[in-house]
Amino acid sequence: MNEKILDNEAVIVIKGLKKSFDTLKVLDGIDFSLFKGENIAVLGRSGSGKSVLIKIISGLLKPDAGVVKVLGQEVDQLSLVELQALRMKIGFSFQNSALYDSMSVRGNLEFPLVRNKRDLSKTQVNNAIEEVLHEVGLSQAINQMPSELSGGQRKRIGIARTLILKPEIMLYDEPTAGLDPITSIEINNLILKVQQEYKTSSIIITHDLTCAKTTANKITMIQEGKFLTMGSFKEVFNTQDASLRSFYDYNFINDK
Ligand SMILES: Nc1ncnc2c1ncn2[C@@H]1O[C@H](COP(=O)(O)OP(=O)(O)OP(=O)(O)O)[C@@H](O)[C@H]1O
Repeated sequence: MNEKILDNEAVIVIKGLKKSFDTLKVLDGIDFSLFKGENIAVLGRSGSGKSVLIKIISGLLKPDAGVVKVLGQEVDQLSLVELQALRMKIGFSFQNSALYDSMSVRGNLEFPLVRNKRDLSKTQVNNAIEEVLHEVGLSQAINQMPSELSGGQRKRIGIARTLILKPEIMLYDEPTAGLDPITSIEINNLILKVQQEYKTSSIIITHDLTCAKTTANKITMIQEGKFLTMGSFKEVFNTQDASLRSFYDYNFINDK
């Protein structure tokens, strides 16, 4: 397959991406494509530039050099209005779930929908809320406040809040951080369900190799501003590279 055909199928294309802050080189030549329906897990030590990458993809930071195309549009060439329209197609799952603590679950789900899709009737809004709550397995939580939910439940509601806008791309920032193993497995399964049922393409930032192994079609690692490798879990960890080995060993996975 030639590169042009691949580019046509890609929802994110990044070429020669560089970003520094003063003398600190954070991204130093990142090249990759995220293809439709694919999940990529991005590993990397703290401070390696994972969040900067996500912020550049979503237009919150401007690259110093390189091309960043999302759904066919060059992000740093877009007007604010065009950028806002593009962001509607991207779902962000934040580490802290970013729920509004003063609003019930219903209010948290209603808010993005009513703000972004003003022509919906009350019935359509209610149906959309009920549908996403069903998808994330929390129909019964509709009238609860975020403070009454567990960390895993908050994470699910955070994901439901992005799904309600039917995103094409999902960006997950450490989706299992701070969760117990069983709840982490549930969140991993939800990420897979979202990929399959909503046909999303995702970037998953994680330190959790079980999460990467379960949810991602490909895995990469940022090191010294570059992607060290890109491949399936088996391909990536069949290595003697010390950084990758230390991630692997820390996570105590023995069934490579
Ligand atoms: N707006 C900014 N101004 C200056 N420096 C920044 C800015 N944003 C990020 N950095 C620096 O860029 C580097 C990469 O930060 P980034 O947040 O992307 O790391 P990360 O890989 O997401 O880390 P973690 O795993 O701890 O979340 C850090 O050294 C950080 O201090």
